[in-house]
Amino acid sequence: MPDGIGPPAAEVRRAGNVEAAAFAIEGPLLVSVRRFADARGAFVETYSRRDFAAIGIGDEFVQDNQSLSVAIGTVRGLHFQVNPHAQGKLIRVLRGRILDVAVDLRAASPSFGRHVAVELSAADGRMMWVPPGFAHGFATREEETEVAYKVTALYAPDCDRSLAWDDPALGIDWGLAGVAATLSDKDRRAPRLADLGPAF
Ligand SMILES: Cc1cn([C@H]2C[C@H](O)[C@@H](COP(=O)(O)OP(=O)(O)O[C@H]3O[C@@H](C)C(=O)[C@@H](O)[C@H]3O)O2)c(=O)[nH]c1=O
Repeated sequence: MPDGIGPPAAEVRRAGNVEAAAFAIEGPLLVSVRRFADARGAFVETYSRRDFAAIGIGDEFVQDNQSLSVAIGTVRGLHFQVNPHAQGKLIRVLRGRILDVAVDLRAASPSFGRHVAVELSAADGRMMWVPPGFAHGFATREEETEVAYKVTALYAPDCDRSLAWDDPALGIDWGLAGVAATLSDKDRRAPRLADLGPAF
């Protein structure tokens, strides 16, 4: 059950080897894929166009990304690309553990400014679908954490934006438990929501 803000929506969608749970905030999905374990180890289909389309992720992915974060408490985000290069993102953890966060920036949305937050780990194999219109970020909960994600639009530096991860107006509990966040210069300088202007 997704531990996002507000009660999780009851809806669970299933197709083939994929299962997706919706949040109280419309759009993001917490995705699980079937794991076939045997004496050698395990096998998973991490993406199937047919099954993901059936559970509501029909967007075409055009780029795969991967990042390594060395320190615990590395925060990457909150990031988004504005139109015409807005990105949907399908995020999973290859090694380690993260708190994954998506903030609703859709101006017309009843949940504008609210967020969902879910732990994803290599061990549980869960994925987060973050649709276009959301800012996305994560905090690492283990050293040497590797994150892989598929995106629906190519990297477009001119359209790339940051939102302050620690903006009090967002009220995100990153679960850092006293660990100082490790940030990029870009993320340290990111504007707050009130100074962002219309994004979507
Ligand atoms: C995101 C990205 C970065 N880069 C380059 C630019 C820069 O020199 C270097 C590091 O970029 P960043 O500091 O933006 O990397 P990072 O902080 O990991 O950015 C990522 O954060 C997570 C939370 C997301 O949601 C992603 O969409 C992306 O914004 O990599 C690309 O060439 N292509 C890309 O698609």
